[in-house]
Amino acid sequence: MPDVQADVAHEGWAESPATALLVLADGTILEGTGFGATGRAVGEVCFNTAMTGYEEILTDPSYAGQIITFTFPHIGNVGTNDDDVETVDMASRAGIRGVILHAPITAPANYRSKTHLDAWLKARGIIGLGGIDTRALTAMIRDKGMPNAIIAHTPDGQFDREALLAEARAWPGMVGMDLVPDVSTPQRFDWDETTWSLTDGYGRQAAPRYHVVAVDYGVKRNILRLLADAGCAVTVVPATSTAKSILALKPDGVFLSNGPGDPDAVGRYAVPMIQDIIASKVPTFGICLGHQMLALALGAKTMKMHQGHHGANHPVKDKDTGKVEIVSMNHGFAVDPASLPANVRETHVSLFDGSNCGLALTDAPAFSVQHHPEASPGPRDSHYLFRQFVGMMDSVAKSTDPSAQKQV
Ligand SMILES: NC(=O)CC[C@H](N)C(=O)O
Repeated sequence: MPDVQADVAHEGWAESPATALLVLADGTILEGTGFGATGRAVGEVCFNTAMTGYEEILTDPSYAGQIITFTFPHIGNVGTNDDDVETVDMASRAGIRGVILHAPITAPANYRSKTHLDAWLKARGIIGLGGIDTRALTAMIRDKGMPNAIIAHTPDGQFDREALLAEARAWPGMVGMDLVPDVSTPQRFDWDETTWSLTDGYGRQAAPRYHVVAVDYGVKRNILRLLADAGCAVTVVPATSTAKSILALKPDGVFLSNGPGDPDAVGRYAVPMIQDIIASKVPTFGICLGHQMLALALGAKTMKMHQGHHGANHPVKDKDTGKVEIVSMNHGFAVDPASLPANVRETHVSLFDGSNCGLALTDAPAFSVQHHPEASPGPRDSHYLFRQFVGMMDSVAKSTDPSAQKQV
């Protein structure tokens, strides 16, 4: 095995003195070379194993409050562009706190690239730390769990290490943390399919057949695209919306989005709304944080995971069909399957650790998944879930008016 420190030196990345640090709450200090924005930020460190899609990952609002260490080496190789941004409004509402790399940013070599990753990170205020033995850091997270830490970057290499450590230790951590206000839309808007241009040929229905209200806990752009592709006109509403205000929009379906932080904390205001939506029998679909909060609304419990699931190649089994899907994952909390009530079926499980990855109600049209069927990045094996949601709306429309040919 090559010597990691020697590799770093060979790549000309390590700087002396260090211009960036990662100070873990346990007192461990990792030194390296700063890139991206300068400054400091506290967060939880997690590793992501995806081999593509760093821009989508860096703009996924669910990463608010987290610092990502990538296990894949060629970060930067396709540069950055506007199409791959996952925040809905293109602004830096994503909330990721920092990024850690082993090798220097790879120069962009892709026709879609507009901006070098380093300049893009600077513009978005995301701090970078390079030259780190990310293999060792990943193994440490796997063994000890996701640590709280502070990432700091100063070009002159002057750090008050004691003060940084104190700040990392003072950060309360993810449990009990509601980061949704940082990333949810402040006001309602209609998702406009014409505001994006995607070059990889997703099919789109000519006219939307159903109206879906998407509750935004930090929704990813590709979820809205795929809802639209499946035939839905989508209205995005703030996370604190009440069931009354949502039902006043006369939705055919309600979507509960992904998002950052602890589902228990967000659930304080989301759970009563979700319970009323379920009681109204409007078809409901949740992804990731939306899945966790649907579970909470049904009386189940969520728990913090040890290292979490962050990658684009996780095997998940559909318990109904026995089929295995390779999926995109990004979560640090999980639903406790033992806590699911009698009217809820577990529909999907992770083949990595057996953790819960999906549920469906037996007495209401509602289901949800822990993984990310919208991928971005990742495989498209689970795209069928968007069609399943539309199928649910078809069934409800037929049962209320069999002759109805709905058009929004
Ligand atoms: N992608 C998500 O929605 C993440 C959900 C939640 N914040 C978790 O970490 O588990």
